[in-house]
Amino acid sequence: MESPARLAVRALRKRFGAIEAVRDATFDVRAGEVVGLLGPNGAGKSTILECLAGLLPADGGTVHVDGRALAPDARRAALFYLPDGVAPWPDATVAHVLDLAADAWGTPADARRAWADDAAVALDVAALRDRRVGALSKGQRKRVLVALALLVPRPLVLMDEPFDGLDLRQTRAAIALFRRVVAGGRSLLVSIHAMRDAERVCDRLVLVSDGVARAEGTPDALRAQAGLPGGDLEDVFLALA
Ligand SMILES: Nc1ncnc2c1ncn2[C@@H]1O[C@H](COP(=O)(O)OP(=O)(O)OP(=O)(O)O)[C@@H](O)[C@H]1O
Repeated sequence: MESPARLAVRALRKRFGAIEAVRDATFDVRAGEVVGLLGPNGAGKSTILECLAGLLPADGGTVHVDGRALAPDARRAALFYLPDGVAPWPDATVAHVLDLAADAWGTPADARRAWADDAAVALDVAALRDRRVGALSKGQRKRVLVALALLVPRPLVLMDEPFDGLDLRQTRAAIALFRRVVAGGRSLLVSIHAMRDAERVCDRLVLVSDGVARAEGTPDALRAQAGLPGGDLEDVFLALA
């Protein structure tokens, strides 16, 4: 029998007053894959992630992790969510914040060493260790927070725009790192607006528009679905979403 998806989202809905931010989000994230939520501004990507993380109460739908229905307040134990645009503990140094996170979330010593040898190097955080979080540039802060998200020992990590603010070289290094992370069996669900980055890092994409997950699949499967084999992913998105 096939094992259950690491994350199974069914008919997720969320409304803010008159705005239906999420009308129907249905998709899976399997063990060992990067799944990208792709969509234009206001499509509902961040709202989906916040509902999944249990930070926002959804109005409907179900969320299963490894086959178990998980209430919002139980999600923290099962996954880690990195929002976009946050600057936690602005007066603390990067080193202090990373140590704090590893202690608070109980990262085992061997996982900490593996993280220091790989994620910390790929995201070049050593050079920032003594800097105050509040004084980092946007891209530096993003690198530190992505590193923090990967330091937390959760098999499922959700990140809102993890490459936003990273330059070309850093984006490439982060993409290669994400591929190594999922090769180790963890799963990543990330929102991304740059199609090129999405195609390079994701195993599968979920195309979101107007609060609806319109299509889900590998880039090539989505091309086939759109009748655009070999086509540009932007055209595929416009055809399907
Ligand atoms: N707290 C809120 N109160 C009211 N409306 C909200 C709130 N948060 C989001 N929305 C609305 O819900 C819709 C979806 O927003 P969301 O931030 O999820 O989109 P997004 O796909 O992440 O967009 P972007 O790519 O611009 O970050 C938008 O119309 C937005 O204005």
